[in-house]
Amino acid sequence: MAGKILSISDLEAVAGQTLPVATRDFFNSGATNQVTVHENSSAYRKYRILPRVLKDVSQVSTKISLFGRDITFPLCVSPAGLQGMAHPDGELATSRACSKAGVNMGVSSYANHSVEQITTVGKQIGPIHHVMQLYTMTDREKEARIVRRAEAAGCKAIFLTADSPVLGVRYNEWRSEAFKPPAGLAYPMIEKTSEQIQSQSHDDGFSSFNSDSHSWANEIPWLRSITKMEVWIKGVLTPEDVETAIEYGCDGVIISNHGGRQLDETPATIDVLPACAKAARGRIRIHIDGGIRSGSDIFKAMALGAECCWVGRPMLWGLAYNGQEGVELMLAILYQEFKRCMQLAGCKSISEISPSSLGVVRSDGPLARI
Ligand SMILES: Cc1cc2nc3c(=O)[nH]c(=O)nc-3n(C[C@H](O)[C@H](O)[C@H](O)COP(=O)(O)O)c2cc1C
Ligand SMILES: O=C(O)C(=O)c1ccccc1
Repeated sequence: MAGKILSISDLEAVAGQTLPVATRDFFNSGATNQVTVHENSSAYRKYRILPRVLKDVSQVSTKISLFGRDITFPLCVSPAGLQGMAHPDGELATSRACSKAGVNMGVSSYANHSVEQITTVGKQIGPIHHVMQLYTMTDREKEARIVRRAEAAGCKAIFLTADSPVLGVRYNEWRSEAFKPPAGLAYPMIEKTSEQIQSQSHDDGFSSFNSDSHSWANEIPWLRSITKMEVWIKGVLTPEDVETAIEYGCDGVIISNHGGRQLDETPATIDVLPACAKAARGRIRIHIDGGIRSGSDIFKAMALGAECCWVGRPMLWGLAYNGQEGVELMLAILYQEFKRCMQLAGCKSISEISPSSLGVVRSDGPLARI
């Protein structure tokens, strides 16, 4: 076993030693030339934190309110499919860990456990809210069943993934033998058996029942007509689409490029966040995911206009390392980094984190203010 696991990159390294190489690569890869997957993280490096000093930070509050309940700090766990590949307990372990840490969780349509089980085990530990991720499927009835089950299980919102009419160009998955999930996993939300999923590559399986003919007009009014849950759009990268989400009456958007796994050479999410937040003008909730790996990344996203951050791969690394405890460790690392970042920056509450807390490094001169 490696030395102490203190940071998210320590956790990534240990997970990389634990997982089979094909699984590790499936989790960690981006699309095509791997530009966006890397830039999602590296783009945070050009921002610098401008601390205000000699402030009493003995009573810092890291809490925000989401779906009517306070969460411990502005971080939740993104919906990611196939968590059973990281650990046999998969999404159940993630749900328990999120509940223990006091944060919310997204449930993927490709979860290896049912939304009923995932929400139940989380709520057994403490209060937690879940949201249900949805793809537009060719079989509308099947899609509606997912929505109804999620609502009955107490989910607060649908996260409609809008960046995936087809899967990205994933050379890493296609290169040797086309990537297939391992045998023996269940897919209770999409109602597929392990054998059915096994019989096709990830790419063919995805395109066989995800619809590439989706549209705002087809999806949003239909979703509204079948559920009272909030409707959020996951995968928005432009102010234009923020505006469209507002026009369609959506409750929130996740500024996301799917962790760089869909269209490569889209911008890092942190780089489009300010324009998207500006376009929103408080009329719709703005959350962000992609490349967030430290407490200072969370701080920067809050300063640039996000209400909350979400992480995908760090949860998978935690699961791979040690199931529920590994995800708890991941959340504890980010929590303590974020809290200390707030204290050292002189911010006593989330509302004190603002654009004036940051500067941008310029190649040819002094730090620029935001
Ligand atoms: C292995 C894996 C599976 C994923 N599965 C889904 C999914 O089923 N639905 C979805 O909307 N996003 C999915 N995502 C994207 C995540 O929700 C999230 O947008 C992304 O992981 C955030 O970037 P990060 O991993 O850099 O934190 C997946 C990501 C990974 C790495
Ligand atoms: O691989 C992905 O990014 C993804 O979204 C997904 C979709 C279906 C099953 C597993 C992962």
